[in-house]
Amino acid sequence: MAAMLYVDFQNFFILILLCFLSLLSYSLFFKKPKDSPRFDLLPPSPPSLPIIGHLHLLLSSLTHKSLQKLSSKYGPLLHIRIFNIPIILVSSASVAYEIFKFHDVNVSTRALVAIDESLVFGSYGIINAPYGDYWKFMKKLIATKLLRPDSLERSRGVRAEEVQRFHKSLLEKARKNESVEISKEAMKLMNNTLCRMSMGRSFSEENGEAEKIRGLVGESYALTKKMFLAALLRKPLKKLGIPLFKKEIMSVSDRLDELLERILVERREKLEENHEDGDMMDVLLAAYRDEEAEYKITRNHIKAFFVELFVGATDTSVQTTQWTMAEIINNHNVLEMLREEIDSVVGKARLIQETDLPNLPYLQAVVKEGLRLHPPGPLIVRTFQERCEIKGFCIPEKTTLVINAYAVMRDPDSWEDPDEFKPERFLSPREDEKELSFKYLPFGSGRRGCPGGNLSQIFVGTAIGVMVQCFEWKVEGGKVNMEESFEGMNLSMVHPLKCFPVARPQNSFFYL
Ligand code: HEM
Repeated sequence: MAAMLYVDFQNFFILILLCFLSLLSYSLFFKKPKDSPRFDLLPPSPPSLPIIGHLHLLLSSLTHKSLQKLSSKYGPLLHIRIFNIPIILVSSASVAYEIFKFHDVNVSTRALVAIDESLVFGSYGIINAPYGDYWKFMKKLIATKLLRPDSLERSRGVRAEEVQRFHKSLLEKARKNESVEISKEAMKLMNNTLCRMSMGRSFSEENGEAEKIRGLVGESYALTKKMFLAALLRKPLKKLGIPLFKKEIMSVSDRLDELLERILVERREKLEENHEDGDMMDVLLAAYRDEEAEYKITRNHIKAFFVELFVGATDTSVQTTQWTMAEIINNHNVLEMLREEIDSVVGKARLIQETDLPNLPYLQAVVKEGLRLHPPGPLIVRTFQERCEIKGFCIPEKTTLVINAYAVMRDPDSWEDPDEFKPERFLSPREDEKELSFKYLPFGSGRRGCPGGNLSQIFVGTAIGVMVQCFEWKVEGGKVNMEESFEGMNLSMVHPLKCFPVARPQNSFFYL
């Protein structure tokens, strides 16, 4: 009897499980939401797989390239789908122009939160904040307290010290005949600079704190695709009570929370000792305590801001430095011209400084061209808040928009020799700013475009400037392998650039 009951119970369990799975697949894959778009009014859709639609393209290792291939075959304005969720895919400058010129406010929200309470791209941060009061408050703080010309002038000393440290570290490697992994050295430079600029301290290399934060940021990158998928499927899965990847995302978030809580407490103690620096952390803490503040921020808002700064602002500059240096090494004529410009403007008696950059147009063009060919964020993701019409097609409200900036910046209709590294293209007077603004998208565009463009030009320009001014560079095999990897958040190199610096004799003695 007991055995029979057991078998019955087993069958019953299997039946319940089957019912649940059927319900799950029905609501995920087949049931059309009440507000389901009319697919005949959407832009054309290329052939897709049953049930999953175009999911395999988004999960492919080089998503930007798979999507670029798709649009070169089927057109620059497409609709693709993940299960029954539509996504609008844009791959040309002319469609991007129409969107940013006429629908900028409509697409000024990303709405891609995977887990609300996560400090990594959750709902406390600025990246996923809806276009509203909180976003406006934070954007104003960033623009005025971190990035305004007078704030940048005040923090110039910090950047100069970190650039010198970067130069000394490379010099040390050159003297010992050791190779340099460019992304590692650049990461120390960008991380320390940004931390000192925004929170008045850097993470210590000695007690392992710097390694810990780099590890956590790395873990966040590795979760990017999962977070994107979790955010896209959030609505249907929420109904079924399935929090996709929540455990993994919250594990990283909790460890970042612990680290930042320690820093906030440390800062409060310093404030009590009359610390008067006025960096971003002071400003945010003051807003947190201010009952009358324009927007009442919480401790989590402050932590999420710093997490997004580490995750969003450092690796982008690091990858740009690495890719641009790789292009310079592979294009000897560019290296020669760049060095000639730096030697003639800066001379050989001192290290290049960020104040030299406005007088180095070729260096600026080299960095721009590096970003055109290798945008760290090749896909710009937004959401259409309201129904609208683009190029005669009807786009329903709450539809996800993906602009393939990589494809736009290699579009042969917009760029001559689109796959060639030709910095001179940015020196031509024909390339006026207005024309460029919709076909050159490494920083996105519109009101949700990246506010850190100028700062990153300073970071990358001075790092590249130091490397070209002070060293010859040797790579094994003579050429850098330019294979791309897009497993994390940013476009990086499958084989990280590793090369040997040889100090140029006249530039080795700046500090003696
Ligand atoms: C080479 C370096 C960088 C690249 C390529 C880059 C790229 C981007 C891109 C593509 C976006 C999305 C834009 C869009 O949706 O249209 C973005 C957003 C953002 N970036 Fe950057 N970024 C860089 C450096 C920085 C730096 C140094 C900062 C620090 C201040 C920064 C802060 C931000 C912020 C706060 C956002 C969110 C803006 C918003 O949602 O309103 N970025 N960045």
